[in-house]
Amino acid sequence: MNVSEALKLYLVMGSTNCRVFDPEKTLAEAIEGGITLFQFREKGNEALKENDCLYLGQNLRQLCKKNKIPFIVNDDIEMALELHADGVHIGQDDGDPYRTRKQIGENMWMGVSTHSITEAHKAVKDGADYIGVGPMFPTKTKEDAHQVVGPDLIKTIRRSGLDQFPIVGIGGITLDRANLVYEAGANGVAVISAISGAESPKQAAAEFLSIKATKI
Ligand SMILES: Cc1ncc(COP(=O)(O)OP(=O)(O)O)c(N)n1
Ligand SMILES: Cc1ncsc1CCOP(=O)(O)O
Ligand SMILES: [Mg+2]
Repeated sequence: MNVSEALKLYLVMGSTNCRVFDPEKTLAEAIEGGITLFQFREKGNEALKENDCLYLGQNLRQLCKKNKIPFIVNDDIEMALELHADGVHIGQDDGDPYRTRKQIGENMWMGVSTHSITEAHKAVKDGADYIGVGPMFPTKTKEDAHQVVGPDLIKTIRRSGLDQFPIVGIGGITLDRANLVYEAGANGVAVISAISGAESPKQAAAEFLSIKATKI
């Protein structure tokens, strides 16, 4: 699977986001529903620490491996290496992409968060394999989220020369709004609460996929 294909339905999640089931069951259900990429993002006041965090990461990594879903670690490059992750995701304040690339080598994917055309082009120049663009819509999941940029930023980034580069939209994406992100030109949607907080993560994931299939 190449990066663009993997971005189609990107579940981002940690223990603090799982409202109905535990993280292992939430991920297992979402995989059954058809997610194409997973990011382990253990954040928030109640986030697991040290060995507990690593233990959960190991379980989720194994689930992904068993089901051939690429596994990305958010922020923590050492943990990504320890878990033999397929990639890392870093934000604008998470360190230098060049240094990250040196640490992870050429075989792991590097995703970079961006909020403007300038950041998008810099991320590409710095060796990102994909960029996350957001927040697409208001979100309660990330307290320190950047101001909303909206799907229009994806359109503008596409028109600015990055017409083929792998892009995923993130932030406040629900079943009702996902279409706006696909239509703006994203390869996919990155979702936290709409899947990990759903009564049925499996059904939620399947519904996101059917939107992509029928409306683009
Ligand atoms: C796919 C994707 N896009 C953006 C983000 C946000 O990264 P960042 O701005 O570093 O914020 P945190 O997630 O670390 O709180 C992401 N994680 N994934
Ligand atoms: C991690 C992140 N980065 C930008 S918005 C966001 C939170 C997305 O969560 P949700 O899909 O629940 O709005
Ligand atoms: Mg980060």
